Amino acid sequence: MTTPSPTETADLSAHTPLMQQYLRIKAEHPDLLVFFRMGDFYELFYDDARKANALLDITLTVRGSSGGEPVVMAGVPVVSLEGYLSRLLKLGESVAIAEQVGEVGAGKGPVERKVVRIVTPGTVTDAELLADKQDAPLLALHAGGGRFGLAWVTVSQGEIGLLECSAAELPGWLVRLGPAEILVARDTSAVGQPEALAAVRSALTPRPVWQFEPSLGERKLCSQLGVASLQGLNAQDLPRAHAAAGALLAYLEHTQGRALGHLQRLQVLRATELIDLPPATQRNLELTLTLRGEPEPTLLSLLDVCRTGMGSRMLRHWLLTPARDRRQAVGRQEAIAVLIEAGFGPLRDALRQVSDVERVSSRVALRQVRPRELAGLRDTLTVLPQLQAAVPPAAASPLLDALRAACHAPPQALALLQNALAEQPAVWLRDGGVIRDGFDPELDELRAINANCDAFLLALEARERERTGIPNLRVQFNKVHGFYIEVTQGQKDKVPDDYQRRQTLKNAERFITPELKAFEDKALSASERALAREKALFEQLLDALGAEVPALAHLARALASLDALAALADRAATLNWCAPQFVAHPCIDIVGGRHPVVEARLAETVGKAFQPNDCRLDAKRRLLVITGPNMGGKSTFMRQVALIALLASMGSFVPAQSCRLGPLDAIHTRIGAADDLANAQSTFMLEMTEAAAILHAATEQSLVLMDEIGRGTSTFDGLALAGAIASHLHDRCAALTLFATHYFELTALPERHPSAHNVHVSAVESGDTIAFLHELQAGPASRSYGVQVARLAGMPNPVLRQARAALEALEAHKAGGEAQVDLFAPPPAAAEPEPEHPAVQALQALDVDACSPREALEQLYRLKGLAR
Ligand SMILES: Nc1ncnc2c1ncn2[C@@H]1O[C@H](COP(=O)(O)OP(=O)(O)OP(=O)(O)O)[C@@H](O)[C@H]1O
Repeated sequence: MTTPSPTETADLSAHTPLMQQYLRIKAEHPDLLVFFRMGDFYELFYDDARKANALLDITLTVRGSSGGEPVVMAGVPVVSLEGYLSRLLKLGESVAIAEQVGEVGAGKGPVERKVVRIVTPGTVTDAELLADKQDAPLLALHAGGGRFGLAWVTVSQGEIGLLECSAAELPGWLVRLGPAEILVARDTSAVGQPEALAAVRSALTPRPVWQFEPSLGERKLCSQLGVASLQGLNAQDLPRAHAAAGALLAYLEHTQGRALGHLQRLQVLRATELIDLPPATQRNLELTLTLRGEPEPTLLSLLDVCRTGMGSRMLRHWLLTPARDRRQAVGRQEAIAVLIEAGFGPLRDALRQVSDVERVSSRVALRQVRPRELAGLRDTLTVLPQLQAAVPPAAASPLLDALRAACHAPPQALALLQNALAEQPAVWLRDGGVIRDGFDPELDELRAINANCDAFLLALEARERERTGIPNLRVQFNKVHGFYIEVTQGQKDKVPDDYQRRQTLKNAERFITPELKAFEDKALSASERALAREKALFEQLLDALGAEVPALAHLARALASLDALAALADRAATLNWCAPQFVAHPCIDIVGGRHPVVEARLAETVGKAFQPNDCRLDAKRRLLVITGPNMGGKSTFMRQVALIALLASMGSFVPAQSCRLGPLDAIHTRIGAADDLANAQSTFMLEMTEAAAILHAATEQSLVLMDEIGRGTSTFDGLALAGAIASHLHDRCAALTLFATHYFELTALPERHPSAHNVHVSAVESGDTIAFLHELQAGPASRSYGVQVARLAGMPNPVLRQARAALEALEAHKAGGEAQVDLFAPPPAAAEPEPEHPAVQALQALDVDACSPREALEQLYRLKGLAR
């Protein structure tokens, strides 16, 4: 049994002074792990120590006692702090770091300690603790009147986002924004959406209910953004989002210990302005994660050849927030076309030299920036003219023109950095050598003392030898006695009066002179004073740079956009993509479309070409019933259509020969899923829930993918439901629908639904095997080839024979025959003994003992060839 933590007991007087200090700090941060600095370690105590022991696998020790209880503690070395922090943040934990702020031994009792930094998953800004290519925003969520207000910020970015959405839209937004940490009112029942929150696996941080207050939030937002009203920002009518923003800003002040001046931009997202990408769509299309949850191969991993982290983050943002209005996409498309035509190589080369201006400038604002990062910023600003020259001038792309114009260094910032910062500053300020020589006379003088020490001493030695006439007089230094003049015993009568004895040795006498003493004082304190001076100058530099943060943030956005555009241009040119065309009526008309990720995988793994396919959907051809064998390419085809539509909508070129796309309000997908055990839903229940949501939401401007709906229940139930769902999509929603199915009965749909059409993926049968052509053809498939596919999968022969017999009986039964079908009849005897597979025959004939290693290897290759 564990003893109760003393933090739970109010009376501190029984504790040692050090533990009293700790317990007071811990009481102020009950929900955080408190890292308590003690010399070279951060110590954790009691429950925090136990938790750290479990999470970080660090040793738990018991040292002495306080308040009559043993003190349980665990520590991490100061030098390894970042590593431990990063692990804790990934686990969703937050940490308060209490440093020693007083002078050691200054007074009675323990040295003063204070929490100087709170690190939480959503507010972390350290370069080492952040994923390069992904933002981890902090999000606050507020529920009211059946709707939700969201406010979020990426502290390292400087922009506050606001949004209001319905309960149904909330899960999609949470997945899209991918917050690292979500603030909710301590009374979580007000949130009322635990499932949506569980799905994103972010750290949940309860905050006081009163901080979620719309008018308080609005006031806080106005003062943060320096405006009198939110009207001008088109953000006045979002009370729930204001409430969330209030809590968000209060939390930032609490964790950062200061108001964040660099958060000066507001981004209002409106669900109705963006193409809806529900979580199922984001998952099924493998946009940023594979179905297994890995970052590659996905659409984003294929697209993201950006040179900078800023570019990667921008690209992800474009992919997940495509606008319904096409102007943005057209602008990007024009820019990509110009970059391809004029050559994007020089721009991409220039971008190699660009550092993460976005994060560095935020860290300037937060005063957390390190000298080395500032040097990176300076070097980036210096190469901007080269980068500008690498952006092709083009009247054909106003976007590119604007970005080029934005890529100039804020002159003040560049001058400050060039003048003040050393060429290659140390990583840490505490190491010194950060400020450039010649920037500050006082610092130069202090440094000169250090540097000129040797010369001064040599000169002094020469002078004193001459003055005293002692030829072997030496000026020396040791740590205990400092500087001294050493004279051998035989010469000591010659020393002048101003020599004061410091030390007597057997053979020599050591002296000090007023001149040497003055020099000693100056030299010894010079290093310390130089460091202090550097710190002060660095602070001044940060003060001055603070004013440049908005200009730097503006520059960062331009650089990120250029990087993302150059990456898209590279993809389009390398992968042979085309510019899509936007039209006003709902339609998707793709000629020679390909699935970009499957195509890349095929090329990489088996060196096979992808079979391109067309897709034509419009008001008269709204629903395609897709049939064909398993493995025939139905799912690939459906997904490629959705990916092409999405790529076009974000402004990218697309993997097709040509593409015309009408307005799009959402991409819905219902594609097979595993049981959602975590939410206690069966496969079938989940299938129906997702399908129902689609039927409610889809409009004639939506693209809907339905893959094998109804397969999770009995044949008749499934067929009946699939038919009804297809009819509803066709008649009521009038959505552009791709409907893949193994129910042949559904191929009758077009008979009574004029805008429905049959297509199938082709395959050719030869004997008992099947070859997939992956080519989409008009009309229904003739049969399903399930048994052949099972053979390819290596199903035992008796099972295949039994299945084939049952299949033939079933088909005869359906065709009107009376024969009773016995699914479990023993497999009919093989007509003639089944010949063994050639690979098996070869294996049986092989005399392993007679093979040399080399022959064995050759046999292995032969067997592999036979097994193909
Ligand atoms: N157009 C194509 N060109 C080349 N290969 C393709 C093509 N389409 C699909 N494939 C290959 O075939 C495999 C199977 O495709 P897919 O999963 O789309 O089949 P399916 O018809 O949906 O099968 P099932 O009915 O079993 O779900 C893919 O993994 C891919 O390797």
